[in-house]
Amino acid sequence: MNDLIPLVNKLQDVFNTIGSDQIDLPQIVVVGSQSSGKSSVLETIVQKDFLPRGNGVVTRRPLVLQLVNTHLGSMGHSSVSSDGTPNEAPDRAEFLHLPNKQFFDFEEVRKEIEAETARVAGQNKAISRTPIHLKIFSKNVLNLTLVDLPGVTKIPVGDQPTDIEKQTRNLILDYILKPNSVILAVSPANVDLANSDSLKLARQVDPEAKRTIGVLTKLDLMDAGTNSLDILSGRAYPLRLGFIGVVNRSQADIQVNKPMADAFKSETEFFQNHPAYRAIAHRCGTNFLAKTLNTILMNHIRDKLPDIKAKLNSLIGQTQQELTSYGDPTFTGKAHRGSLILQLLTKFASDFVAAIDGTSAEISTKELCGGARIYYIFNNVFGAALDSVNPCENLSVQDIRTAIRNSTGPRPSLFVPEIAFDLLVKPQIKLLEPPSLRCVELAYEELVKICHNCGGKDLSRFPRFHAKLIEVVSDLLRERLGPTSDYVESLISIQRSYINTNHPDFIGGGGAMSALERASQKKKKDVDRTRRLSAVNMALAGNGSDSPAREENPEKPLSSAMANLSVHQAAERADRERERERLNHVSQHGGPNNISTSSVNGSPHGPNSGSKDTFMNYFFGGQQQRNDRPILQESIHRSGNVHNVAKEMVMPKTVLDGEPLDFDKKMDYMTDSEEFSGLNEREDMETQLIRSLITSYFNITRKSIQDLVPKAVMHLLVNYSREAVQNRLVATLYKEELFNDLLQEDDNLCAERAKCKAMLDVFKNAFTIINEAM
Ligand SMILES: Nc1nc2c(ncn2[C@@H]2O[C@H](COP(=O)(O)OP(=O)(O)OP(=O)(O)O)[C@@H](O)[C@H]2O)c(=O)[nH]1
Repeated sequence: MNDLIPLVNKLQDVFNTIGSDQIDLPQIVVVGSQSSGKSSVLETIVQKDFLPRGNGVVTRRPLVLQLVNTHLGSMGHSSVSSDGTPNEAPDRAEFLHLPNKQFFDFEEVRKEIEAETARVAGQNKAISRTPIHLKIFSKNVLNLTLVDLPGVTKIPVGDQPTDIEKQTRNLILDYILKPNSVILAVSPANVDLANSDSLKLARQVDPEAKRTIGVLTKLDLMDAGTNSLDILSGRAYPLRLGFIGVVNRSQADIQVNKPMADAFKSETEFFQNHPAYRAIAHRCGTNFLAKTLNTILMNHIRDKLPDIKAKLNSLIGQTQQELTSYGDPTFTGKAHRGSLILQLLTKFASDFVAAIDGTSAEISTKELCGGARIYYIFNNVFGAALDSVNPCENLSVQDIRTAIRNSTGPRPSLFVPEIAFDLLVKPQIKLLEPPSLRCVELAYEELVKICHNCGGKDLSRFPRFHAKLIEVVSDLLRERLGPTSDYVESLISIQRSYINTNHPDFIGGGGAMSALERASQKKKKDVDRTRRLSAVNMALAGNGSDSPAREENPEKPLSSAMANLSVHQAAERADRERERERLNHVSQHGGPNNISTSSVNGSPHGPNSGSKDTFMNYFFGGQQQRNDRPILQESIHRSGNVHNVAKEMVMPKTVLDGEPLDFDKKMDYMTDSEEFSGLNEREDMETQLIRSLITSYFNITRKSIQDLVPKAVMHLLVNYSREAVQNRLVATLYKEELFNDLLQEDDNLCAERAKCKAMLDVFKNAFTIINEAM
């Protein structure tokens, strides 16, 4: 049973080797205000002068004091010689920070405490939280583990910061908060107990006063006629572990170096002779205090050991798990290297494939990743980028006019030939190239990102191998980037190489025409309606707004206006019918089909065998047309009003007014307009038409690019790398001569593993110690 305290000391030693405070070991913590007599109590218990002395703050670092009784025999420190006779080993001390040094002179111990305090907490009065561990082996001590703490101070002195009181309180609280600590609350008897700092602190953490033992010092300094019997008998301040009164050496005793034995004797006499304490003298004094503390500590340890054992058990489990996560170093041995490399490499490759396929086990629910992100790039990013391209970007009116004129050669022409459309639409298609190439890049970047996240925790052990795997896959991806981009570039070039105006989805000249016609008719209708309404209004106004005649025959003015309009509309309808017939005739007799764009320049091609009109021929007319005049050009030219253009476009000049077209006038006009100083409505119309044709054609191309680029990226980049990754990794990295380098472990990880291993050994060791003792 008495072995329990050495057992805890041993556990403490074991834990100290790794600096672990994960186990809250039972210990007695000495708490009190400054100069309350804490050090004196400890010295009397140890019966040695070994603690620093002085004015003001002396204890500036926690002192963990292990007392080991050498007379009774203690664990690891045999006090019995081999022949069985008691071993009268001299009392000695050892510091944890000086493992190979034993102190037999306790004056030296004091100096070492002072030096060690100054080393960490500085020369002046500052305090430090780092404890000093001191072990005292003596035949005169009972097994005890005590912690001496700096006293609670109120006013900062020396180097002490302004919040010294708070700092000391926090330091004390750190120790006494642990449920396995027993609080030794020291209070001087010559100060009112109500003001005792130690009891106030103890009450904070142990409100039921279950683990607090009170010590009253300086009983000899109480005013004459007063005593602390009420306190010592537990009536004034109830503590489950009670109060014990002691008398330490006074300052004067210390100055004259009063021996411990004499002080001990004086104390005994004090209690036995004191009228108030005589009856309880056997429960007073340092000797009784030491015995009580020993019993309390042992009982406490006995109570707490099962908990400590359980805690150790779970710590062993956790640490074992952590250790496993660092990987087994023996597995990197020569015999296993190849298979380890292959296993890690395969895991990396399959992670890469799984991330692309979206079958990865660690798939994120927070953000898109891997393959899903690539699809997002295709569908959303790329789609939006293409949509944002304006088909007529950078295409000014002047560009359109210039293209028309350049393509018609030196002779200003009335026709807008296909070659001009080609010239204009090709650069616009080129606008699709940057977003397409960006799409390739984004998919590539995503694949690079994917490969950085492959391999899992196992690979973090081998940073070089991990880096190499990433490098090889990155190389593979980079190799594919070139051909994929080239292919995508050529997709755009392909689109630009042939402008297929026969594409079934292309709006064509007819389509553009009817669109414009519809727009124009709508406008015309609006004009007519306005005209009609004003006629009605005028008629109404003629009858007088309040005329009874209006009531008699309100329809009259309206029907006459309507009749006028009907005549006008009927004439228009007849005109339109005639023009349609004419166009049909031209079309059926091969007119437009025989007219190529070059016919504009006077070099007609042979007859076109296709039955479908090319949009330009249909739209802008050809040589076979009557008077060699393209309908549109004439219509636009003649029209003074843009609203009438559509009407004129479907009506041959002759039908409209029978006047022959004045070509010289037209030439003048074209020459004059070279300055581009403002377009007339005809030019405005032409430009609009060209724009809508370009837009129509551009949209067809955009659609096909939007479809083809992702397919190309999937085929040439994503699927290619997905399928090649494993082979590439094996071919590049599965080489005997690389194994050593690749399996070089991370230094930090090795250190962590060693620390974890040491910790596990300590826990296992502690567990065995407890198991053997229980
Ligand atoms: N007469 C008398 N003096 C005592 C007693 N206990 C302590 N003293 C004196 O009180 C002073 C302070 O005692 P310490 O033991 O140094 O007090 P402490 O609480 O350890 O002080 P710090 O470490 O500075 O917080 C010393 O001069 C002691 O001699 C006692 O029971 N009787």
